[in-house]
Amino acid sequence: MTAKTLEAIKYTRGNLSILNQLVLPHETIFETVLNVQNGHAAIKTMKTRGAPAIAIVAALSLAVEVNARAENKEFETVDQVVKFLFESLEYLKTSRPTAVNLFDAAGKLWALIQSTAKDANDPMTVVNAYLEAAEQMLVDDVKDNKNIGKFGAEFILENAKDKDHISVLTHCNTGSLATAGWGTALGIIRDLHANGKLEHAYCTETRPYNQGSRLTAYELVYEDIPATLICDNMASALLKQNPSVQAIVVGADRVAANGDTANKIGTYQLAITAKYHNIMFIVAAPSTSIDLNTKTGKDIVIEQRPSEELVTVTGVRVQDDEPTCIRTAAADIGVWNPSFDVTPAELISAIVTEQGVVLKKDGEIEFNMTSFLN
Ligand SMILES: CSC[C@H]1O[C@H](OP(=O)(O)O)[C@H](O)[C@@H]1O
Repeated sequence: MTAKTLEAIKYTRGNLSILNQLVLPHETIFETVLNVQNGHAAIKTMKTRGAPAIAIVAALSLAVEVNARAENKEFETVDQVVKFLFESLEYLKTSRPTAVNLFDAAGKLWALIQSTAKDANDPMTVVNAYLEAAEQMLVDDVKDNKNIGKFGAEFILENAKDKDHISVLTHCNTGSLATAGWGTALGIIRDLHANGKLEHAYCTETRPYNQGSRLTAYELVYEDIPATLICDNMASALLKQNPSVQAIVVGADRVAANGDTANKIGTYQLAITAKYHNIMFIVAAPSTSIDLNTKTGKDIVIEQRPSEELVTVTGVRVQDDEPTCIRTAAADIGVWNPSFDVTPAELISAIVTEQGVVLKKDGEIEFNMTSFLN
């Protein structure tokens, strides 16, 4: 058990550990990642999760392994290290299918490997180029999130009907535990709070993994941000009863070229209730979450998670204060457990990235992410 932290990824060259988010907020346990096998397992079991964090942990798990193998003089030729890096990236891509950040990172890293190898005679040239690129992801992600926070807070302030009473509802976890730090949608909430503009944050429980009650609530309490936890099924009642909630801000796992967005299951129904209550519905995501090769949301693969994750909850029995897993459903009941759903661009007010805010043209129901990024 280590002291509480909001740092989900700890890395120095040759050393990587990840905060095991399956036992938060009950226990703070870091687990060492020695290789891509460990990295793949941490991502697939959701010990580490969050679209940007998945890409970063995947890249760094390969960094620690290729660094160790190079120190053991396992690579005699450039071809050998290129082959190892290619096969490792391909394996890491099989850990989870929906968040495009992992595939974006793997594609960029593979392009770098190929361009470096073209003129290299020493395998260490390729190893060092990979290490630097993977390590740069940690730095870039926090910088991107700070910009997302700034642009998103500005957009809400500009468009709020009551600028003196701005409360925001968020879903799932998009904070420091889902990224290298600060967060995307939660970064917008942090920015509003830091500038004294946030009246209150509301977070949904986000069944069945409970990213909201276990992770986002943990982050908000940790930083003394005024916040209230609600069940997923309370969102519409909250919007009807509390006019200070003027925006719903969520993250993204994959934004299609037309702006349709895959995000944690439950996001779509939040967008519907935001439309009905005429409040802003904002997607916050780095450009590494945007997939121009996916034309619309219909083409996004939605991960199906194990039924066990829906019919059990991990909690702490008050009497013995030990994390335990409790079954919450009748045995043998059928289970449908999609990890994400797709919100159509028509229901999204704005997509906030580190490069700025993307809006739909007047009268159009879709975004043009291609023109924004190119
Ligand atoms: C900035 S995190 C983006 C995204 O990832 C989360 O999914 P998961 O917890 O299953 O990895 C959630 O959909 C967040 O909105």
